[in-house]
Amino acid sequence: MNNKGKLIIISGPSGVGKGSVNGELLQNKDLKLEYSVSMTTRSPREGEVNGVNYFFVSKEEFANAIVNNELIEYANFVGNSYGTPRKYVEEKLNQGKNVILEIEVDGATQVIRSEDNVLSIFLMPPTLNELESRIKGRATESEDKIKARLDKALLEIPLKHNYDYVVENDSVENAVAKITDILIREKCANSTEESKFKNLTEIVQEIVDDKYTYFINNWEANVKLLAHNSEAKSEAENFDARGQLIKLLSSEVYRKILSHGDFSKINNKEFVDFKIQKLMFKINFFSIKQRSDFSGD
Ligand SMILES: Nc1nc2c(ncn2[C@@H]2O[C@H](COP(=O)(O)OP(=O)(O)O)[C@@H](O)[C@H]2O)c(=O)[nH]1
Ligand SMILES: Nc1ncnc2c1ncn2[C@@H]1O[C@H](COP(=O)(O)OP(=O)(O)O)[C@@H](O)[C@H]1O
Repeated sequence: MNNKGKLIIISGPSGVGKGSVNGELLQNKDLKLEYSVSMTTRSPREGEVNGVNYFFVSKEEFANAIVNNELIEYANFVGNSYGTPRKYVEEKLNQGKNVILEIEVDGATQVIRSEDNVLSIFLMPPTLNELESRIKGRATESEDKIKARLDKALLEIPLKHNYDYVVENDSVENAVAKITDILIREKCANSTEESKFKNLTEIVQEIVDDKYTYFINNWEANVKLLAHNSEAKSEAENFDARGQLIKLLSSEVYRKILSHGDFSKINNKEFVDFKIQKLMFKINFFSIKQRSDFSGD
């Protein structure tokens, strides 16, 4: 069995809290995480150490690394180049470690396209004002650089839908709890703990069986009625509306709480019931296939 580790991409606008959240995640040994130190032409910030936060290099050294195929991916971000050195990442993956790539959206797109064992997470701020106060509060960039980075954030945030998961960093503790659960759910961790997603699915099943049997029967009847050819007819015959509803609702409730809210509510039946009531209005019960904004895993 391939015990190769996963590439865990963590992206998000400058100042959202990538470094803070990753710093906490790396403390949890069950997650088997290693941090990929990037190469950059950006100058070190106060307190940043070469070889720890980044490999700080000249433009020429960076260009050589590209020519020598030393980088898995690279991109330009607000006037500086950033890239992921290949050697260390491949070494750690082969040791079964999961490697965090804290990289921006262009580089992430390259990795998602070129690598097969990738899990991508986009970190979101609660609001743009909060993002601005965090980046200003960090006090590491000049006024003009802060403005350029906030402008860039508006171009990055719409690309969050290209990621497997979107997680709000309202508090580092809540964001870490969410990402830890994702890693457990995606079977990346050594943890004996079960993902809270499993318990959520059981709660959703109880609610569906308690409240939505009539809906399920009508959904199955509609799909059969509207089946217009032999392929659709056979699909309709095999359609398990109850199973599909549980799957869709569990996945949507999980995604919603990752993108906003206190993660500890995920196993609170009253909270889940409230979320499901709103989601039920989105189900297209004339078709098996749902609209793209209703993902389902
Ligand atoms: N493509 C790519 N982006 C990177 C890499 N290393 C860091 N970045 C991203 O470059 C952007 C700027 O990083 P940095 O200057 O440290 O600013 P910060 O986001 O405010 O910490 C961030 O989105 C980082 O995630 C890398 O190796 N490749
Ligand atoms: N959830 C949070 N709430 C408030 N401040 C935060 C939060 N997460 C990070 N910060 C602060 O915001 C600033 C940017 O965090 P940082 O981890 O450097 O972001 P990034 O690596 O995404 O640029 C830092 O001063 C950090 O202490």
